[in-house]
Amino acid sequence: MGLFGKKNHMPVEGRTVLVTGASEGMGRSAAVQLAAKGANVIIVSRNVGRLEEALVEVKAAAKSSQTQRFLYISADVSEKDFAERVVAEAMAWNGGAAPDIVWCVAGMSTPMLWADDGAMDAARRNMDVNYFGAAEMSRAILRVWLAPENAAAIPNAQPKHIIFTASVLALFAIVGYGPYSPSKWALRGLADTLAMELQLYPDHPVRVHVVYPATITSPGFDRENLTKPAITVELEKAEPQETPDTVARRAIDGLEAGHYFVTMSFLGNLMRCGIIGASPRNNWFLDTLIGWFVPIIYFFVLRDFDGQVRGWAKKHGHPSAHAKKP
Ligand SMILES: NC(=O)C1=CN([C@@H]2O[C@H](COP(=O)(O)OP(=O)(O)OC[C@H]3O[C@@H](n4cnc5c(N)ncnc54)[C@H](OP(=O)(O)O)[C@@H]3O)[C@@H](O)[C@H]2O)C=CC1
Ligand SMILES: CCCCCCCCCCCCCCCC(=O)[C@@H](N)CO
Repeated sequence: MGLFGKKNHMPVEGRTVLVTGASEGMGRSAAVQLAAKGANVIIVSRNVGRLEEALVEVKAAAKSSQTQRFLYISADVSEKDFAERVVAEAMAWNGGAAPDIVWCVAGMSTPMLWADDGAMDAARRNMDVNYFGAAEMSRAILRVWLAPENAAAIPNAQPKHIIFTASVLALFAIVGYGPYSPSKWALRGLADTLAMELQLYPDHPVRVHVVYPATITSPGFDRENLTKPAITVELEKAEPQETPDTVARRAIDGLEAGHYFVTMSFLGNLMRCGIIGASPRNNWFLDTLIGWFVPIIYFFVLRDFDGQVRGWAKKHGHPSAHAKKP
């Protein structure tokens, strides 16, 4: 902490960070940026070719190539019990020590209308990757971090961090994301549970966070656009698109600022305060105050959005006539 500087609540220099979904998109940008800040980085995804390419980029960004170490592990986060193996491999490589920070970024999206063919299969797949992928990872690492023998060696030790990646759609849901949004809302439910539960372990400091990006211009975004209903494309224009590098940078800024829910835009912040409920606040006074006013904004936003949806139906007729095929 400098004289006028803000405290960095998530220093990474010399620590080991594991990032899932880090071969492409925001996860890859985050891995690169964390390496540039001096972290040892482990990247996880399925495709070995892309992992190898990403690891070259991550290594090249290292702050000190002499001391920092990098590894990739291929794993499918939708597979039951995948995470125990990933954590074991990471620890074996790391001289028996667990990663200090785990960021679950791996995710996918298959937007479609709920009545479209295949929406239920898509919903199960989205839940397996987005929710269970992160849930299993968090549980595998927490079981190591929270074990009695792994109590912090010194008082006020740097906390560990478990980070989930949701979406602003977990704060405000729109037409066409039925298979996807619930998997991201579920992450919020788990994070709130853990935020309270982790206080059972005062000698094992761990912080939980949820990151809420809006549209990221990533390879995944190109894939999801193959099935995205046209009305969804229209409505989501309300939030500007950002590059993976920008989103990763803003997410890391929020984590360093010590935020629990990390929102990265003006509207994202309003949406967060609008749904804050009993979730921990980043700033108790401001978040609560803003949260009182958001319903007034939603009165107009919902009138506008619902109006656009009804207008669409009027102009284009029954959705089955223009549904995209996955
Ligand atoms: N793009 C967007 O507009 C938004 C995205 N998000 C969320 O942000 C995160 C990053 O998104 P984005 O940058 O678009 O990511 P991409 O879709 O571009 O990349 C996804 C990454 O996750 C990996 N991955 C996908 N499925 C699995 C799996 N089953 N097991 C292991 N790894 C997997 C991919 O590698 P591989 O294929 O090799 O496994 C890749 O590295 C995701 O959680 C996404 O849901 C949130 C808001 C907006
Ligand atoms: C009070 C606040 C006003 C609210 C204004 C509403 C703006 C809504 C815009 C929704 C943007 C959706 C981005 C989708 C990101 C995503 O997660 C997918 N691309 C992944 O599949």
